[in-house]
Amino acid sequence: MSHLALAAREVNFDGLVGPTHNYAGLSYGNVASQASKQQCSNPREAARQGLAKMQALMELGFEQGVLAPHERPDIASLRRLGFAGSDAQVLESAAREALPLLLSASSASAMWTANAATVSPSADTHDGRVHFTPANLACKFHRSLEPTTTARILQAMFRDPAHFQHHAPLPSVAQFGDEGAANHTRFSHDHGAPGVEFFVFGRSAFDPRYPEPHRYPARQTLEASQAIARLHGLSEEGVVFAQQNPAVVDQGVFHNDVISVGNAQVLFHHEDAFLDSDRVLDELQGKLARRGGQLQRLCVRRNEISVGDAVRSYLFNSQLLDRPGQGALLVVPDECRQNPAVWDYLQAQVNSAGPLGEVKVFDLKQSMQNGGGPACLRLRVALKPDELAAVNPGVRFTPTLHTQLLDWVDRHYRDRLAPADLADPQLLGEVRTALDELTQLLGLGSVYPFQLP
Ligand SMILES: NCCC[C@H](NC(=O)CCC(=O)O)C(=O)O
Repeated sequence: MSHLALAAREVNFDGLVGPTHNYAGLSYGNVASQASKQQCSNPREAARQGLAKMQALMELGFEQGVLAPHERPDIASLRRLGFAGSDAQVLESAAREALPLLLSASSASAMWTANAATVSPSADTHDGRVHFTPANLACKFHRSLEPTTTARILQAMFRDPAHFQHHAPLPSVAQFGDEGAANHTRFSHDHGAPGVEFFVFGRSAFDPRYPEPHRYPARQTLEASQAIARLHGLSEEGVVFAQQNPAVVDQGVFHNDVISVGNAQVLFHHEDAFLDSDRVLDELQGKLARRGGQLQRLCVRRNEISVGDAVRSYLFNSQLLDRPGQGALLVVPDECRQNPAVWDYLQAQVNSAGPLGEVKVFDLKQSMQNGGGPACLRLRVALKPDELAAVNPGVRFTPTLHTQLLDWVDRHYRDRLAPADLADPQLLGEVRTALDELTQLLGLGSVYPFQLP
């Protein structure tokens, strides 16, 4: 067997955009979501844009998987809030009496799988298994509806208890607000070797000495990040906690992955990303060095690119993909090409001796208008060969699955959706028919409320 076949790989599991993708303006603190409120969306195009990215990375030789969307509108949640009768009556009364609740129950936000869970590879954990904790997403009602189904889907993808350990989401309260991998980055010199997990939090819920943003909410708490490190059995030497700079949260950086991205031994970040930056990055560098790695920092100065331009272009919400023997590949949204400061910076980087070898641009406008770029759309799972072999083969992206999913999208998705359409009982029927077929395509079994007894 070649060395490559034996090596651990980082697999990107991309969220397949769901059939109700729409612009409801649900995320206060996420400037794109707010700005797109009530625009008409195109769910078919959104799903196709996501599939095009998956296909391109697969063709470049990266291991790629798919995470299924959720059942929306979420009728069960509306029933919990007191809407009753047939499903059609639930939709009709919610639309009439409480439209914001119907909009929340209809979001396709599970597409941003960087928020699905925090994942620790087996080399880092106390029992040598890959650990998963679905994010509770407790900060926003529409996102708090995701963890139960996410947990079921992850268990259907990573079934073998010899390799995979699934934890329950943290208590669903803002004090343990957890947004998953969007605030978690793992560094190591080899995906199969012990690494350092870098947890970035926005505030502390129990210790008033930590500062907080003034304008927008900080979604991730220190206590949530610490709980995950404990649950996953990470060692002190393999963990660094860093606070996000509250000033950038107030400028629209609602997750750390809007201002920094890291992979393998490279950390690409804005100089304003972290509080007490020198100290935490020294700690990261030291811990990585003790694990045989060498941190390479690519720090963008505010006079090169402002925080505002970083948020508008989503430069740091890029995918940083390591390629043995070559510079890293950076996958960026088209908005980066449209921003002169950002594009000039990237051109200079690829023409230098720095860590970025190449930049690839993708049109992800449908997702970007809700504040979700390339990095938001994927959950990374570093897997050793025997662990990869234990993944449900149905969710591994192949040319055949790509063709099947394109056909599936074209048959089931609308190409126009206005918020008012979400009350249409026909849409709910379309979604359920599509998802029932999808669970068969992906070999997931029954994971959705409408499929369960
Ligand atoms: N990681 C990217 C997450 C984007 C997501 N946007 C949303 O939920 C917007 C939905 C809307 O406004 O319709 C969020 O803010 O959590």
